[in-house]
Amino acid sequence: MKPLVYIARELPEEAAEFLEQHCECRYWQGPGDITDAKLAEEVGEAEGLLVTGTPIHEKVLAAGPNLRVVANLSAGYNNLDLQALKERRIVATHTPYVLDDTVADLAMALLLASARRVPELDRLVKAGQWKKGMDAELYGLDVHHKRLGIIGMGRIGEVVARRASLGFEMDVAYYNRRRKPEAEERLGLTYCGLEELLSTSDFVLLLTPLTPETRHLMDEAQFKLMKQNAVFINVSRGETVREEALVKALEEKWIAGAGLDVYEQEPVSPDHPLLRMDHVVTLPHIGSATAETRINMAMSAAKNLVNALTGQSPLDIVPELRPYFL
Ligand SMILES: NC(=O)c1ccc[n+]([C@@H]2O[C@H](COP(=O)([O-])OP(=O)(O)OC[C@H]3O[C@@H](n4cnc5c(N)ncnc54)[C@H](O)[C@@H]3O)[C@@H](O)[C@H]2O)c1
Ligand SMILES: O=C(O)[C@H](O)CO
Repeated sequence: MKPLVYIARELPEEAAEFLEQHCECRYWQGPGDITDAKLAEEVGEAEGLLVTGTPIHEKVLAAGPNLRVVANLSAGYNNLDLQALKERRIVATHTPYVLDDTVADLAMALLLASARRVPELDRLVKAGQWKKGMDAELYGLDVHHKRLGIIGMGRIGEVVARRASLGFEMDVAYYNRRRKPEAEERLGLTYCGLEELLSTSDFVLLLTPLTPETRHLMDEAQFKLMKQNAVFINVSRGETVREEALVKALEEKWIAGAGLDVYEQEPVSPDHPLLRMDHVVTLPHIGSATAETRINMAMSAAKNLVNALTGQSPLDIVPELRPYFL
């Protein structure tokens, strides 16, 4: 008999077909995105769950007595209560590696768009406001040969560093939980403390996971350390930044601009002050959202789910749970 799995989101055809071959699949039918409360009602006898970002905590796990695996279709997994999973001996997986290049491209896109004011000037042209001879107040900032400071030099951080260093000849500094001498050598990176990184970088890119240590890592004190002509880019999770502090830093011109893919509340409220600022580029959490990469992520999550249910070791167990399942 095939194991029963509950799929809490839409999947590309390839991944759905693969799962149907190995599992009996039940799907969330909507409306809208599933909530943790709805998931608790739906899980029933399922042995496996496939989710993106839905909070998975004790109440959801307790509602599914047969659960053996939660496959998270994303690289970040801050939606998972790891302690509750560990206590119930339920393995959890994520989808690293397959999205690194795509997210790194998006980080560079945000950096370039913010520095060269691409969306703002696009709006100006479309509004028929292009005058001959460009006002100096609309000039942007150079990217090439500037200093990029990356906070969180992991898989994606390294791919961004390669683009910035080899492509744009930027001077790349980084701050990380641990130093990476091999990457320093290969990519010409400079390691520095957080304060030094913030006070010397022209662009600051945040790429850590969201954890209790990184929650509000960027607060008033950190924005005050940044250079006045520096730009802040966040591609990690919204809650790594105290948004109120970012708004203040932008309004009071402690920093020159920002490029954001993620927010404390998603979707961000239409009346959020950040959305009224011309010097802020806002994207709707699309770091990995290309057609190709979303298929690869879905296949990765589906394979992890099937492996776990058929007694093979899933490839991408979240690091904190590996010691208990490998
Ligand atoms: N915007 C998007 O669509 C998108 C897409 C993919 C990933 N992400 C986010 O990016 C994060 C990073 O992804 P990754 O695959 O590079 O992860 P990773 O685990 O390879 O890298 C994270 C790095 O951050 C470092 N780090 C962790 N805590 C730290 C701390 N307190 N101080 C300094 N450094 C710390 C780690 O040592 C590691 O090197 C994900 O967890 C996710 O939240 C967002
Ligand atoms: O972590 C990720 O993979 C992205 O943010 C998509 O959720």
